[in-house]
Amino acid sequence: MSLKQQQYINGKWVGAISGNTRDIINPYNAEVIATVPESDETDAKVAIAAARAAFDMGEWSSTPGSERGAIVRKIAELIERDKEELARLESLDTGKTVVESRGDMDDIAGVFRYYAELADKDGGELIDSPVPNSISKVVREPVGVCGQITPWNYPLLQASWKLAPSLATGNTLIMKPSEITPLTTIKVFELMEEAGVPAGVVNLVLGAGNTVGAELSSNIDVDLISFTGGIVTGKKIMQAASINVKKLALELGGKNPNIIFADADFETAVDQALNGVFFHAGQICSAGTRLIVEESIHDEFVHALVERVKKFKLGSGFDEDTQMGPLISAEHLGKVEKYVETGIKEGATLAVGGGRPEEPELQKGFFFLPTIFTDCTTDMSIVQDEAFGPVITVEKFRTEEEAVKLANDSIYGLAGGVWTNDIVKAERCVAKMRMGTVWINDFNLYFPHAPWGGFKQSGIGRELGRLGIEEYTETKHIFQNIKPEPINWF
Ligand SMILES: NC(=O)c1ccc[n+]([C@@H]2O[C@H](COP(=O)([O-])OP(=O)(O)OC[C@H]3O[C@@H](n4cnc5c(N)ncnc54)[C@H](O)[C@@H]3O)[C@@H](O)[C@H]2O)c1
Ligand SMILES: C[N+](C)(C)CC=O
Repeated sequence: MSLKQQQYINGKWVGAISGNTRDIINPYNAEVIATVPESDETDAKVAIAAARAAFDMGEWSSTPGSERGAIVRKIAELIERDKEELARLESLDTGKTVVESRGDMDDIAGVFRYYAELADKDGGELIDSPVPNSISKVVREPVGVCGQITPWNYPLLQASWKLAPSLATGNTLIMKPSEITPLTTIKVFELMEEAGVPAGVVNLVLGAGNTVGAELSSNIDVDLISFTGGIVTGKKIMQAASINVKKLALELGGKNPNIIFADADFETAVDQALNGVFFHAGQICSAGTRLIVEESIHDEFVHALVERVKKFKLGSGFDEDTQMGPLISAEHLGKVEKYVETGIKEGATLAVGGGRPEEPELQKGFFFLPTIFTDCTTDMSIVQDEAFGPVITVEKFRTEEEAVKLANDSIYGLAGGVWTNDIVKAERCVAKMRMGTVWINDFNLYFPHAPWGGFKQSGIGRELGRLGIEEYTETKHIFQNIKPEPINWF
C-alpha cells in the first residue's frame, strides 16, 4: 500500500506521541490491511494548537476566496485522478462494493467542486440603513478552528461534506475519522498537501472517540465542532461542547420510513424499497428500513421483496457480481444479531434472513443475511431503534392519515419516502412528514446542491448546499458613520 500510514499535523506526517498503533481490519476476511497511529488527547492538543496558530495568523482566512476556491478545485481534480485507488481503499476498509465506492468518489469530487465554486461568491450584503449618513453592511467570516469527527460507514464522503465548505470559507481544522476506517481520509490529506493547502490549516489526528474526539469536543481553542455519527455520541459531544459554547453541527442517526401506497408503480416501488436499504449492507443513516405498506398490497409486496432478497449475492466487494458486502466489524455484527433476536422476542415475524450466511467463503468476514420482519408495530423496539444493518421492518396501514402518523412516530427525523402515482396525495403527506429530506417516488438520493440534515433527534444544522457553507461562517454586521459629529448629551 503506497498510503502514508501516519497522521498529518502542522504540515508534517507524524506518528502518535505515545508510539501506539492500531491495526485496521478488512471486514471481508478479518485480515490486517494497515497499521496506523493510535493517538490520544496529547496529540489532539498539538493539532488543535497548530490549527489555532494557523487561524490566528490569518493567512488562509485572508486569502481571496477565488484562490481558496482554486485549491479546493485542485483537490477535486486530484480525487478524480486517484479515483480508482481511493475507491479500492474505501472498499478494502469498509467492505462495501467497489462499484458503490466508485460512486462515492464521484460524489466526493462533486462536493469539492461545488464548494470551490462558492468560495468567492459571497461578497456580503449592503443594508438599507435607517440612520442618515451611514453605511451598514453584513459580511460572513470564517468561524475559526473547526473540530470534525466522522463515522465509519461513508468515511470519505462524510469527511468531504466537512472539509470542502470549511476550507472554502477560510477556516482551519482538525479532523478525526472513525478509528476503524481512516484510510481514505489519510489519502485525501495527502492530496490536500499536494494541492497546496498551507501547513496548519488542515490537521488529521487518528485515534479513539473517548480520547481524541472528546478533546476536540471540549477544548476551548476549538470554535466549532461538526460531528456525524450516532445519537448517543452526539449527546456527549453536545455536552462537552458547552464548555465554550462552541458552534455545533450534528448529523445523527435515522429510522427512516418508506410509505408505499397501493397506487404506486409496483415493480419500481419493490426495486427501490430494496435499493433504499441494502446498499452497504444497510449501514446507511438514511436507509429506508421502516417500510409502511398499504394493507391491500401488503402481502403481494412482501412476497416480491422476499423473493428478490433470497437471490442476493453476498461476497467480496471486489467481485463485480457481489451485491452486498459484510458489516463493518465483529462488534457491529454482534449488535445486529442482538437486534434481530429482540425482533423475534417482540413477536415480529421473520419473513427471510435473520442470521449469518452458511457459505464457507463468507465465514471469516462479518456477513449477515438480508432480513425482513413483518407484523411489526410502532411499540416494538425494532421499529424504533436504528438497526444499521440489512434489516427491514414492515408495518401495514389503511388510510393516508394512518401512514403519516406511523411515519412520524419516531424520535428521529432524518429522511423518508412516499411512493404513489397521486402527486397531490404525495404532497399532502410530505407537508406533514417531520424529516429533513423527503423523497417522492425515489429514495436515498443526495447531491451537493441540496441541504442534508435532520429534524428532531436526527441532528442540528445542515450540511451540503448553501446552508452547508453557512455552518462554517459567522455573520458580522458592520456599521459605519460617514459623518461623525458630537451628540453633546453628556
Ligand atoms: N446524519 C447523517 O448524515 C449520518 C451519516 C452517516 C452516519 N450517521 C450515523 O452514524 C452512526 C454510525 O456511525 P458510528 O458507529 O461511527 O458512530 P459513533 O457515534 O460511534 O462514532 C462516530 C465518530 O464519533 C467518535 N466518537 C465516539 N465517541 C466519542 C466521544 N465521546 N467524543 C467525541 N467523539 C466520539 C468515533 O470515534 C467516530 O469517529 C449511525 O447512527 C448513523 O446513522 C449519520
Ligand atoms: C448521508 N449518506 C446517505 C451519504 C450517508 C449516511 O449514512
